[in-house]
Amino acid sequence: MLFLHAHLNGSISADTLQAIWDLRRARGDELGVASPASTLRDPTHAQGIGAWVLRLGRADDSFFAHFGSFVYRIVNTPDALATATRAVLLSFLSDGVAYLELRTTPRALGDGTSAEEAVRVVLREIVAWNGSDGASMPTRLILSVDRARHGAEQALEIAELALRLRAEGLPVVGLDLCGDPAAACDLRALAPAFARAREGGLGVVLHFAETPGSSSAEELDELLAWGPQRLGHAIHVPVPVRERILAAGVAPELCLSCNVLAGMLPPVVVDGAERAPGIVDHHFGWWWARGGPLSLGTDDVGVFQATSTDEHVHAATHFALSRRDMVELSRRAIASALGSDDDKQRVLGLLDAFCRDEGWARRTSR
Ligand SMILES: CNc1ncnc2c1ncn2[C@@H]1O[C@H](COP(=O)(O)O)[C@@H](O)[C@H]1O
Repeated sequence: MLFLHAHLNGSISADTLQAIWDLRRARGDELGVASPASTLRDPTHAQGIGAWVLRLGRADDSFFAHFGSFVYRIVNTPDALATATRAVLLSFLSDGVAYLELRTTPRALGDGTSAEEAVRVVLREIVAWNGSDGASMPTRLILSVDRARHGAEQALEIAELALRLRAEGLPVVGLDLCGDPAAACDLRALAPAFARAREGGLGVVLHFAETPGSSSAEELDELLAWGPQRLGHAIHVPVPVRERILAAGVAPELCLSCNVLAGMLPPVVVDGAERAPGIVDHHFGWWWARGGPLSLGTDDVGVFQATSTDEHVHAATHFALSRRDMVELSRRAIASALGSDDDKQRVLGLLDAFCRDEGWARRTSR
């Protein structure tokens, strides 16, 4: 399996948040949030991990607030960020991931650490990882621009930072657009940052059509004009726009559990009656059947608690994918990776070896 859509701070498990909280409290740090163990296991708590109805994009949205009011308060020192990064890498490796593209939003930390230095903390962990345990899960980093928090100038600074870090030989491979799609945002003002990233040779990945409110024809046209390699979620996309995406070879990054748990999918109407959508109703089925590039992601495994293995099992069971199909899914995912040709060849080699072990012909098809 490989993995292309995972937000660092959304991928931290409750246990890791608790361990960091314990350590910081033992040092006397005031975090301003109650213990994760008590908070996140409380089913009435509306924020994040353990809250099963996260109504993203609705009036009672509690999803995006969870990061600012909870995770960022705990993971707010260089040590905490380094510990969280190591734990996230280890959990993806334990889950059987063979290549990871992690993404994170540059953010200054509570102790005065600048956003750039915080990104360097994450990169130090990734570089150390790639040089040791990570040999079996090479990891690359994408920097995120948050549409709710960043304006034109900050977005450009993030693009420049990504280019500078890559020029130093650090494993930065792309620029992402993420954040609350319901927040007021002048998307056009962010376009120069993505143009700069693209001209500089970075990949461009964009959260796309996550909610009906962020899926106007103008917004979809604007974002497609930025020349993305991949589109996160791509939920409320009319079929003609899907066809354009396919024709351009742009890959959707699909997150099954997240979309169902956060109530992001459109309602399903059967015999005139509406019912809540399940995984079987996910648009994964459409993209899978069309044969283009696509990938499965967990989005925020710390919040939604569905691992990469879970997501692949969901795809197999709800869309009747065979073992050979699962190999094809990984081949179609690696086609849209932002890493080097060597990264891609390595994963293709692993898939070929798997096929040989299964006694299948070298290149599988459905
Ligand atoms: C439906 N899923 C999603 N849609 C859009 N943005 C999301 C997201 N899940 C996470 N983020 C973005 O990632 C940040 C946390 O990780 P980092 O601090 O960057 O590592 C969140 O603040 C949010 O802006």
